[in-house]
Amino acid sequence: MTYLFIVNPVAGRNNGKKAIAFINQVMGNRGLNYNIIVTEKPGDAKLLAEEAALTSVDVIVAVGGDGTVNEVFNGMINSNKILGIVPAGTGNDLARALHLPLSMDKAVEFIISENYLNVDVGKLNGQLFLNIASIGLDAVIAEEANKIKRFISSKYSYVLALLKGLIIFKSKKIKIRIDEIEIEKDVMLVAICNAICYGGGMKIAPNAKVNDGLFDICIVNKMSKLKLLYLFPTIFKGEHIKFKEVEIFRGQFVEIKSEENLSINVDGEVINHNPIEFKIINEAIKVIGKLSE
Ligand SMILES: Nc1ncnc2c1ncn2[C@@H]1O[C@H](COP(=O)(O)OP(=O)(O)OP(=O)(O)O)[C@@H](O)[C@H]1O
Repeated sequence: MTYLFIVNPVAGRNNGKKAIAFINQVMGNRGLNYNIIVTEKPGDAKLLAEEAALTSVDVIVAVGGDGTVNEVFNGMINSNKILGIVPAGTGNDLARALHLPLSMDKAVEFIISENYLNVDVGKLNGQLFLNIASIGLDAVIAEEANKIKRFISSKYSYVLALLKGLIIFKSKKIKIRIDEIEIEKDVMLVAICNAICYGGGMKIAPNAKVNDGLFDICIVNKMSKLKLLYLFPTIFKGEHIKFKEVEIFRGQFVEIKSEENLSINVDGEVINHNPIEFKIINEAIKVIGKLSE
């Protein structure tokens, strides 16, 4: 097996560069065939993964947070390479969903453990994503979190972003089709989930499975902001699904339309589309990870 580590040195407020010593220690001590490349700017990780996909390397490892994983994944998706993750970011939600060790040294060791999963991939109007796409309050929070986490690391940046998002957000009227069912809703948020969590461990779809060929769709219907504030902390344990305003659906295809502007948070990046179509592609990529602890 040959490995390429693509390191984002600034992920997790410069946590990424600390991974290099762990990689050299674990891989070097075992005499394994590996290489490390450090990114210099946003976009590099995608280009490096694209180039690596054309070589004989077997495993391409994203060392960083969810943004880095997203770039590496998009660069290599059309190849038969294996994706590895060493979580060095702020949220590390994919690493959590794949039950990877969150400490970097253990995560590097896990890379060579040969635990592989065939993982589904989501498609949003042609754009591919591995974790979660969401509209509504989430998109506002993601935008705010991207600003705040330049100054504050850890999940508290998302909590602060939520508080600000709550103040400025209004519910959205949408039409949503899930496979054959079409419904009209007034929503706080809709999350289209391949994996279970986002925002640094918020289990928005606690029963989602990354290889079942289905999205878990979490709809939080309109509620008072006070109640939403009460619901919010329960998401960390996935207990929000007990609230009557929260509905979970499963499906392979989702379409969302609205007369209002629709910002979408796709694995931390905020984009605009309306209408939005989501499709799941079953077991489209091989990823190092486990289905449970
Ligand atoms: N060398 C670099 N200098 C500056 N920015 C970079 C560099 N390499 C990558 N980036 C950008 O850094 C951004 C943040 O990276 P990433 O998302 O991996 O970490 P994070 O934001 O700390 O973690 P998370 O997404 O898990 O919360 C990404 O948008 C990526 O494009």
